[in-house]
Amino acid sequence: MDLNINNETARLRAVVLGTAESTGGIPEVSKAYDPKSIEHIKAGTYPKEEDMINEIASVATVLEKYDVKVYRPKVIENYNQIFARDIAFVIEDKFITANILPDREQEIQAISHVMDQIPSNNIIELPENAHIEGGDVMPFGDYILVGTYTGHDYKDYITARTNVHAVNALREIFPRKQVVPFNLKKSNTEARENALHLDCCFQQVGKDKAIIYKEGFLDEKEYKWLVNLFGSKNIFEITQDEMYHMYSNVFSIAEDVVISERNFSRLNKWLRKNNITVEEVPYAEIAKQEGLLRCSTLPLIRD
Ligand SMILES: NC(=O)NCCC[C@H](N)C(=O)O
Repeated sequence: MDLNINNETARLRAVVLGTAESTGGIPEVSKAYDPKSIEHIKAGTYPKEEDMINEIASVATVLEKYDVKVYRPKVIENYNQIFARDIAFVIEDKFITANILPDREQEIQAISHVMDQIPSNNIIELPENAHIEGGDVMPFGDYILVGTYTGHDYKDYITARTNVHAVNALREIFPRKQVVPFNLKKSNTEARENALHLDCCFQQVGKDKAIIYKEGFLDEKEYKWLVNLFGSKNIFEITQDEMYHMYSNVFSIAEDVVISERNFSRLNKWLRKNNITVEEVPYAEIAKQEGLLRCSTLPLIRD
């Protein structure tokens, strides 16, 4: 397989789509690893497996409509495998396996059939101390944008998934790219105060546009750098509630086609106004686990 990923929006040809088969039911609060899941476990509103399976199936249908080759993880019994994005990521022709949260480390085994198709010299393992998840990594032309958390209390945050060692490791692997880190706001207990990954508060869409949540960034200068990169007229600013519902976590099939949640009315209107076709899907149940469409997809090939 000839991997090729340089941004978020070039025409998609092949992708891994997560699965909600056998997620293992409602976890104990102590076993959950994000505040939004905890909120729903406590409220008795944690999503049902059947509903999540149907939501993911609607994404598969859209991808097939656009002739995208869709790979699925093999099902590991009683294990959450919805968020394929985080377990590995592709930059150029390199497939980099993530040093993910230990609670999620079995997920990668389930895509060995995909990895078998990649030349082994293009599969890269990072040093053990380089924590990283694909939701924090966004190639954008000559840049690699990376969500991170550099506070001295990093180890206290189960919601901090990408560290400075990973930022440095990416700089070594891609010496010609500019690796730009963004310090993200973290909370283990309040989903509205938590930018779990960079894709939970920012994403490129279309040719030259981006969705962004200012308060997700700990350093205003870093937020402003991103706004300047795209130009303020090209930025769609989202509110705290919209961030919580995961507006920045839509998924592009092409510069002019985006898969979005059917209730994201303000965003979907803006996308359409900018000549982007919006493929609406139901994804509000999966959103309860603090991930959405970008999180459940791992792109392998774009044009
Ligand atoms: N890229 C993403 O933001 N992925 C979402 C992962 C959600 C999952 N509940 C987690 O905490 O790992």
